[in-house]
Amino acid sequence: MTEASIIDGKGFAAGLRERVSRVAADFEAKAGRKAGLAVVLVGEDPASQVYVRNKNKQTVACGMNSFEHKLPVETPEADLLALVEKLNADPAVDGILVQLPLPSHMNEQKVIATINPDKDVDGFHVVNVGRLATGLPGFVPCTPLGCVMLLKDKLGSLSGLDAVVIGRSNIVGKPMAQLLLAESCTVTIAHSRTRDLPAVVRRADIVVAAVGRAEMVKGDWIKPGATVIDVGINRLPPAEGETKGKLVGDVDFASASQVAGAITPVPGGVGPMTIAVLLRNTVVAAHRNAGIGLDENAI
Ligand SMILES: Nc1nc2c(c(=O)[nH]1)N[C@@H](CN(C=O)c1ccc(C(=O)N[C@@H](CCC(=O)O)C(=O)O)cc1)CN2
Repeated sequence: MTEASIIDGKGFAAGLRERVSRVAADFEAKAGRKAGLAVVLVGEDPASQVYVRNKNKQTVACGMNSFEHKLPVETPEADLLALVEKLNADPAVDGILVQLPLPSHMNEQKVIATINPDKDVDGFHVVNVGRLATGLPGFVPCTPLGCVMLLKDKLGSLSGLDAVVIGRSNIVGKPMAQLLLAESCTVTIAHSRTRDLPAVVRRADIVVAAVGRAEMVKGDWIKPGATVIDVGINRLPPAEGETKGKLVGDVDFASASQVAGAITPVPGGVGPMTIAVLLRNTVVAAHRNAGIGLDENAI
């Protein structure tokens, strides 16, 4: 059995950031201002702090303005909504992102619904969900869009391929299925109630695992030669003598990579695409908001 080729998300994301930097410089020359991204973090979740720090650093590195807003965990929901309204009205802000998860006293749907859909670079607002479902231009959630970019880079056309998405979250599973459908795949969404999940996955030319369960998808679930996209980021308990556990995906990489044709690793696969696509969506938002034309598919 030949080993799967490794899909280098980290490398692809670096290339995407370079293209975004060029487009951001061109935007600045035409608009007389930099594109701007506002990121709001509520609380001190350690992983969220790292993601927000990286978003800030990469936004600035691409030649755009980053406006970071850090609120204490006990912030009333009304204060967060007021901040979002202020960012909606700020012409220097092209994109708004509220880092998830929010503290439990806040209603995520209500917060997302307050973001102006044309600044919703996360693509989570119901207007953008509807635009994606009906094929209208809008914003598409960053992680699934990153997965499709990797798939098209690897496979070219996805038309007619059988795709199984494991997981039905609003952030990954559902938009992922919509994007694959738009690429003319035959799409199955599998989830915790799916009967005989291994048999369903075995039919797929493309497997997207986004369940949040460490190493759940085994090699004998994979059709030989299939392309496997692992969205999971799970930290295993630390091994003896170590302080930090190993990071693994939702796919058992050791066994799946013996069967698949191509596979994303964790880390270094899908994860880095999330922020790179966010930067892409921000520079797209800036052009749309300023009424400056852009070939969005060329980024
Ligand atoms: N408002 C949002 N909140 C969250 C999103 C989102 O897209 N919008 N996604 C995730 C977290 N996330 C970005 O916010 C994110 C996750 C993972 C990575 C990444 O680069 N992962 C690396 C490993 C990182 C590590 O060592 O821990 C990888 O897989 O190689 C970037 C961004 C939830 N919240």
